[in-house]
Amino acid sequence: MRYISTRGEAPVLAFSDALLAGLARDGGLYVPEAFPVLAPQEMSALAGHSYARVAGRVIAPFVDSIFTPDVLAPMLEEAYAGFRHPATTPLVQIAPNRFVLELFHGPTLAFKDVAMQLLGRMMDHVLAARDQHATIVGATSGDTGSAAIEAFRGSNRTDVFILYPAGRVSEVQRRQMTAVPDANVHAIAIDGTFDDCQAHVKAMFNHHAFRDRQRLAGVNSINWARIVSQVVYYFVAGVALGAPHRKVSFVVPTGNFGDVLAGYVAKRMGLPIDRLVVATNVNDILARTMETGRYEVTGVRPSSSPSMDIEVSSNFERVLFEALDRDAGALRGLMASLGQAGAFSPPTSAMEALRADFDAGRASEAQTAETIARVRAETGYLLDPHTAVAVSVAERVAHDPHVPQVVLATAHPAKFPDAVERACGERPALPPHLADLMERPERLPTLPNDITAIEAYIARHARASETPA
Ligand SMILES: Cc1ncc(COP(=O)(O)O)c(C=O)c1O
Ligand SMILES: N[C@@H](CCOP(=O)(O)O)C(=O)O
Repeated sequence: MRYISTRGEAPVLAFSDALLAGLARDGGLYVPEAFPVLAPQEMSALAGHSYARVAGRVIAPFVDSIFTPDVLAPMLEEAYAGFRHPATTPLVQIAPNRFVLELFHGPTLAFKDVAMQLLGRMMDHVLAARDQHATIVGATSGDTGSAAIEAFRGSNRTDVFILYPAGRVSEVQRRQMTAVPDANVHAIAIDGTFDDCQAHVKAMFNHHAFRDRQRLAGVNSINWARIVSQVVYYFVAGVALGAPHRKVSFVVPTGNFGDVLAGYVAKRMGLPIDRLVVATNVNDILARTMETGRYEVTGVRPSSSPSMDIEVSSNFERVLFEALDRDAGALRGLMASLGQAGAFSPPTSAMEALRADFDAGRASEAQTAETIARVRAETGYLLDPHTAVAVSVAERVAHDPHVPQVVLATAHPAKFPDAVERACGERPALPPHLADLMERPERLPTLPNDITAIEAYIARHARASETPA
């Protein structure tokens, strides 16, 4: 499989190169040249196999020859061996025909671990084969950062620089990033929003001299390997609920659009998905776009589901590329308008294509809190605020009652104890491996919201530029 840029002006790459590239050199995102399809009998054959086995089957068509089955299979076993649930991503029923897909049993208690535990191993394998070192840069609203730090800490082939918005992540999220002693890890508070952090990461990739000198690599969902790793759990859940013989719908708490994009990819690969529902918090740019046909940035508002406090939703570009029938020129026009005017309006045909696959809805702060309290009282199940946003939308979105609805549970409630306690009066405890998190010493570098200062900090602390090509 080869990878092309959504903006059509960057080199076509093999998987391993796209894995290390991060953003394409034309500012676009890499996508596969075509979507592989799993025939119904192949899908049926996934039933009853371990998560790692299913992952091997789903991911194999996307990788290149460095990831032979002999390399990929043990890598997958190792990646998921540390998850705290034997099913890796179990399904739990919370209402008639409504399930939550628990994606938070990895080391940092959020769905990011599912992809990052694999991505870390894949990158390390490619860097070792090339005898190279990389400088990983990432932006986080709380969960990508901790998952990346956990996946790469102690690695002697990477330095990791994670930008997070100061004061806009939960204390647990912050400590998971800052209370890590490994010298190759740098979590940096930025005086700005997640969108600012993400814009700085993209600016570093678009600054080609800096990018090449530091050998930048990316771990955000701009990296295609993140998306493909997330496709797996859609198949796991779909097959468990009767695919390929029965349709299933997914409701996805959404910010940067990576998770729901993975669902779209699963559908293109043949999984019989009825509806993909984009669930947003008060930062509802995606819900508004689906309603009005205009994508318009209005300013991020802090919420009780901080990981979704995002307006410039990176992966919307990938789905837009598909909705535009892969017209890279048209996409460049829309992205230029976003850069200049903070808004764009996709053509009617593209909006129709999007609405054919996606529904969207939002949950207010009050609806999110009410959902946490009510679901706990009625079923005993404790939702985190991000999952609660999606459950609230799932309950209200028009849907076929005969089709099972799967809500992606993207974080453990203990990552957001204050918000959960405010909603239902109960403070969830951290699991034993994180029980002393609040006592661990933190390192708290802070930088202004300024790309020059950020690049200078990275240049001072990274080792990649010192190693030969
Ligand atoms: C807990 C949680 N839920 C939902 C999301 C939204 O996912 P995505 O950015 O892939 O849309 C995020 C952030 O990515 C998150 O950390
Ligand atoms: N919610 C994310 C934001 C970054 O998203 P990504 O999927 O592009 O890495 C976070 O928790 O950091």
